[in-house]
Amino acid sequence: MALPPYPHARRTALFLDFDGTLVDIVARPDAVALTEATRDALATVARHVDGALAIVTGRDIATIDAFVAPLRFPIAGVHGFTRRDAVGRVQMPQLDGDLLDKLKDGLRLLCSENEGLLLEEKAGSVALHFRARPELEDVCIATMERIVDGAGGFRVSRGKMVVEARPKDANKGAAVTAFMREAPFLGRVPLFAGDDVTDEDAFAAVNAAGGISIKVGDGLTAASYRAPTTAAFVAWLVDYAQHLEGEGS
Ligand SMILES: O=P(O)(O)OC[C@H]1O[C@H](O[C@H]2O[C@H](CO)[C@@H](O)[C@H](O)[C@H]2O)[C@H](O)[C@@H](O)[C@@H]1O
Repeated sequence: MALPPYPHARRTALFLDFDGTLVDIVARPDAVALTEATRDALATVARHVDGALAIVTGRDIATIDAFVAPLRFPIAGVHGFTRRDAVGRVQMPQLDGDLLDKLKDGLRLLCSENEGLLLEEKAGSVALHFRARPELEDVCIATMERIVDGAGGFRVSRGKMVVEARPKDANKGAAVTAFMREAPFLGRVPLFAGDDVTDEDAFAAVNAAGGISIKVGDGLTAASYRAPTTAAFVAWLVDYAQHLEGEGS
């Protein structure tokens, strides 16, 4: 289960997770940095696949825009809750904002009592990061579950040293499927690469569509291929971009 052979650019649609896939996991969400080599590779691959390259992430769309600037891609944000298509139309379902505010209030209290916990407020979701206080993992999860319990429309989801309250119906698989119904993705073979548990929904959708699924890093997965590390995946992407430039496709 190594990395796949380079896919044919004119027949492939690429869907790429961000944290842990295009950038290394670091201490704080605001401390990640896309390397110039990765940025260049994304631009080159996107050009060769005629724009059929989207970022599918747990982050807000605006946050990803800032990290990849001056590039701009179709993006599914907040695990598929928000989506900006290839022509720039943004979709974001209605949500009970008061309920989300109540969830945030409960979590702010926990953060004020425990230095090092970090609250990340996103469109339609809130993430509680405990990377700086790993011993508080159980407390964070229990608090999130208690707060979300009975908050119709939300569910608790886990990530890397983070627990999140996010809209129940949003998932990355549904986001990939939605992109695949639209130009320039329509009619192509989907490829998804991701490193985290929320990426498994996308792997399932891509596998069902006969596509290429790539797990980045360790862990049980439904993906068909694996990159052992973020660096290995990024190196594959950079090599793929060079290959496309070389063949002039
Ligand atoms: O779907 P992704 O693009 O992989 O986003 C998943 C979450 O990534 C971010 O948190 C993770 O990365 C941080 C920076 O490396 C790290 O400090 C944190 O511990 C990780 O959980 C992001 O902050 C979340 O909003 C995303 O949901």
